[in-house]
Amino acid sequence: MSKTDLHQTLLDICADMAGCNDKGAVANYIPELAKVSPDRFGISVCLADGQQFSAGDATARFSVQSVSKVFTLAIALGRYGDGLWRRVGREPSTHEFNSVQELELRKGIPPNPFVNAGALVTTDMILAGSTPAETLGEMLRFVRQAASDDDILIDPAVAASETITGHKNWALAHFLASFKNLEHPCERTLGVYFHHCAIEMTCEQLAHFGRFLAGFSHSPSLVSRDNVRSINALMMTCGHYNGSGEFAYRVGIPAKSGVGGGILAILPGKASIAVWSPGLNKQGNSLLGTRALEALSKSLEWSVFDSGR
Ligand SMILES: NC(=O)CC[C@H](N)C(=O)O
Repeated sequence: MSKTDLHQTLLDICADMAGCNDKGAVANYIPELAKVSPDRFGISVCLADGQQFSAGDATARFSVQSVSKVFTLAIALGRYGDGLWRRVGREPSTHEFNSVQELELRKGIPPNPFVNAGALVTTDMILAGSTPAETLGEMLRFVRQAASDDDILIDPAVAASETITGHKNWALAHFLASFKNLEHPCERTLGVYFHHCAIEMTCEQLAHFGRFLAGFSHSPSLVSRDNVRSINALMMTCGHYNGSGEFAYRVGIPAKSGVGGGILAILPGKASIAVWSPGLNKQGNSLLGTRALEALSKSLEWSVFDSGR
């Protein structure tokens, strides 16, 4: 398939998604996110040769939410290496992404860094020795460098909105503290977590960000090869919470979703893809984003499980 065909494929997918009646439900437990129209859809693909193709609302900013758990994991792995796994597991979860029950069953060790409790632990770890402002500054620097774009900011209204209504996250933080798996006061770790979830990016910026995970030679080298492999493995097995098996079956590409409706998908050596559609399925993953990635993966045989690759 030629590059112009790829662009046409993205345009076709965009048109197909616009025609879907069921666009999923926009997250409403964070009131600021409930304001976004479910009709928005954008997609952008970066290739190994440096070219980028986009369609739809690919330059509109959206709240990355749990896609930011990739940022915290990358920084925490770089700093702690295997020491990270003393406080968080690396197995798929069986409950919803903000389950208190699963944390209790696992005695305060979250199943993986991509469920909320796991990301609270990685956030708590990268907070060690710094102020919340310094930690968020480090995260933004990391994201901007990886995306080669300084125009990436936190939306304070989204962070404030979740601080007030994110009761399950408060419960998770207190649970972690009760199991002595949080080193900072709950409000300090949660403050950083709510703010990094509120980072806003466009599909074009997010696809650009993912280049180092796809191992492109032109991407900024910010993370070791071993850690890239670990992050991609976790994205494949845990990136869509208790919907990760279904996502692997349908799409077959390591990916991380967020309740803002964004998904970052990494096809090692080939493509870094970002898609955004704010309506979610029942596991809290973008309904049309998943459908679009399934269509793209099938038409280009981009699943890592495709025998023809
Ligand atoms: N799945 C998500 O994107 C969850 C992130 C959101 N900030 C929360 O903690 O609930």
